[in-house]
Amino acid sequence: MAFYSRVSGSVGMITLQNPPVNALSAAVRQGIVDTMHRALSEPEVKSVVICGQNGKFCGGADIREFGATMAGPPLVPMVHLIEAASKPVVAAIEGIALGGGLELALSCHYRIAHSKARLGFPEVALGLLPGAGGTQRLPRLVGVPAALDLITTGRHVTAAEARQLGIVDEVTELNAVDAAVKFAQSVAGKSLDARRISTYPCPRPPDLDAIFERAMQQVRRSSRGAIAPGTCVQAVHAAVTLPYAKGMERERELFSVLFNSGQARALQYYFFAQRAVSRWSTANGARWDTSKPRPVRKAAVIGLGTMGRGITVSLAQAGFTVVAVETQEKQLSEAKQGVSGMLERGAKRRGVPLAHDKIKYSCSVQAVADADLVIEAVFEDMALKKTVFQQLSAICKPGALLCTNTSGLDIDELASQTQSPELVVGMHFFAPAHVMQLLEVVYGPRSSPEAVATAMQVGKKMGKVSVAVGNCRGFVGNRMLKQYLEQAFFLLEEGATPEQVDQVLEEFGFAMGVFKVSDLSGLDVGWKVRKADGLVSPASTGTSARIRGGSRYSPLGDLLCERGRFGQKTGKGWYQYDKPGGRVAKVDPWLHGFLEDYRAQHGLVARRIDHQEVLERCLYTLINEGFQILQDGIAAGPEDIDVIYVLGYGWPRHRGGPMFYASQVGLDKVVERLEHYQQIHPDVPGLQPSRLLRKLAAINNPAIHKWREVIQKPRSQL
Ligand SMILES: CCC/C=C/C(=O)SCCNC(=O)CCNC(=O)[C@H](O)C(C)(C)COP(=O)([O-])OP(=O)([O-])OC[C@H]1O[C@@H](n2cnc3c(N)ncnc32)[C@H](O)[C@@H]1OP(=O)([O-])[O-]
Repeated sequence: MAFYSRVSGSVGMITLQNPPVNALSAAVRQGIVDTMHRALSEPEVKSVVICGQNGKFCGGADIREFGATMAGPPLVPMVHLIEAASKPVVAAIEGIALGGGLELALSCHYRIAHSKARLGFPEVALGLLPGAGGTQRLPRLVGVPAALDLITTGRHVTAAEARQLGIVDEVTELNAVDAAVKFAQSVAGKSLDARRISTYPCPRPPDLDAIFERAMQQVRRSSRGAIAPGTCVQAVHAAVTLPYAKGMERERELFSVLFNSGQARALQYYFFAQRAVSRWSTANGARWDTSKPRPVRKAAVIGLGTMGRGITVSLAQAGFTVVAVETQEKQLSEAKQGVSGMLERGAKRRGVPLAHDKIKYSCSVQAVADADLVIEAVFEDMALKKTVFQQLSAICKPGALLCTNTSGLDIDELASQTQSPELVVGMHFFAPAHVMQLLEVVYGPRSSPEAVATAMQVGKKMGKVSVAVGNCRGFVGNRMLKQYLEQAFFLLEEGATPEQVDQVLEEFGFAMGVFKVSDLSGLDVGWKVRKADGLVSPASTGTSARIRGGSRYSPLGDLLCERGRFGQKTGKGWYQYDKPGGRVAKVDPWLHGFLEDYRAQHGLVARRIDHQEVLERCLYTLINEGFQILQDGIAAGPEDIDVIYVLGYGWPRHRGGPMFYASQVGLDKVVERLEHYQQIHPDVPGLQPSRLLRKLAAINNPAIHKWREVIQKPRSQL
């Protein structure tokens, strides 16, 4: 709702109240309309201030209302009422003015912002455009290039940048509401003719066509199939080419297309999913609201390879004191240099002070003795990790949390090397660890709720989106990825090429197809794991080279590694590069010949594989494993899986995540297609639909937020 009060005798004050971000719900919009009428009708009131309760102006339209039938007064007439007011209206912007909140501010005649406020049009991230006049007013106020930038990227600007752009009239370090009241008094009775943005002509720079062409190219490059950014460009174009009223009609048409799109639904689902994962729960009943984290001041990192360095940087930037350990002098000195460079670049980019003094380097594991939390990031080798955990258990102070950055090894096996297995959890970072937002916090059967809560809290302080997951081979992300990779290899055996598979996946919206990603991360990484698992050679002579444990296996990746083709780092992998370390993937005729020879050797006849088969086999097996993970209680809900896939594996956000995507395709269809492929490939267990998937499909595809009711909770492992 919105409260009305009178301050200093002549200023009508409208205060938005809808915690936590004063979103423009039906009640708030009704409150604004009612209180505006009241302020305009009271003769003693000479000017009006609009502000938000609890130091937040407004977070925009109430996203929770988007799925429901529209109630209350619409936003557009509301902003027109404010702009047309005969008394000056001043927005007092504290905290945030985002989306509809900024549109509300732009309909006011003046805007005063607190220096810490952030402003922006983030609608594009929800699959929308600023549909309450934002696309028509902003270019009139700040010009076309700046408006295109803000509206198509959704980036937030600081109060200082907003002042520079001309979005706000004044920035104050003091109380913005008090400043707005004073300002409102000073402009009472003044003409408002020059203050109504909708009456401004839209600036027309001479190179207008080129500006729009460039903007379209830019969004096409960066949006990977998302429709909202391009539609935002079209709406801004209308501001330049049409009079205001016609521009508003065009904005409404374009908004309506986006609002009713599947992409908007997916992005809005994802918005809430990303927030839902912080309310974690584990299979044995621990929960975010009943588990208290331990205080962590000093952290330690063991092993300063690529991952260890990124984790060190991320911890230091988050304000933790860090002990960074690398036992070899030479590697330690290289790591110091590497970390310093990363910190300097980070400080420059983010305009924050350098965090060098937060880090102490050491060659001795003893140096971590007084750390509150240790993250082991040594080579992915169980025997080595076990030794490190035995050492840590002997050295670390009682109560210290011992974490491993393994990407898939058994947390419980590591915990069993220590005297306090309840204090062991996985903290699985994604490379580069100081950049990637995702963190899988992996709890073993013996991890205490307090240990999980502490790792989640540390992740949050590091700016990560932390997702709590159970302990199994590959956890959530890599366990699902295994199925996806396997199908991609099988498709090559059956007649596809890496570039064909990648193109299908990139058209779907992945930034890179599976083979390009594999070349980037290094084919040798998976090869080492497969070797350790005893998969690289057939179990016994006489067993087919393409069978392991009774199931189909493709040795293609192993064969490339045997030839020294590790991907970008060696200049050759699934593609060729102009030099080792080269980035531009080129089709490799050698690889095509190699695939032909391989097929001939194994009696495989290449066939034409269409787009649909590539997509369905790669994605549906990955999704199927997601259902198995839910069934096993490894992830608490589909949101956890979707956030992991969007933030860690490049799943296109406008498709919501794999589980959301499955819900949109229809679970019965996913089952039907998996069964179809399973009949053709009975030796591929990943094509067998999981019990949970079948169960949900059979009860008529319930909405994704209902799935948790069907997922049977596994028994407590404690
Ligand atoms: C014609 C129409 C045209 C206009 C369209 C629009 O305006 S579209 C909208 C354009 N606006 C946007 O896109 C802004 C979206 N919001 C944000 O970017 C951030 O929430 C933030 C920067 C406002 C605060 O960040 P932070 O890290 O401090 O906090 P946090 O992120 O954890 O959120 C706290 C709680 O608030 C909830 N909630 C937040 N916003 C909304 C909302 N608009 N609605 C409803 N709820 C909202 C959020 O779900 C969470 O709830 P939970 O999980 O506790 O139950």
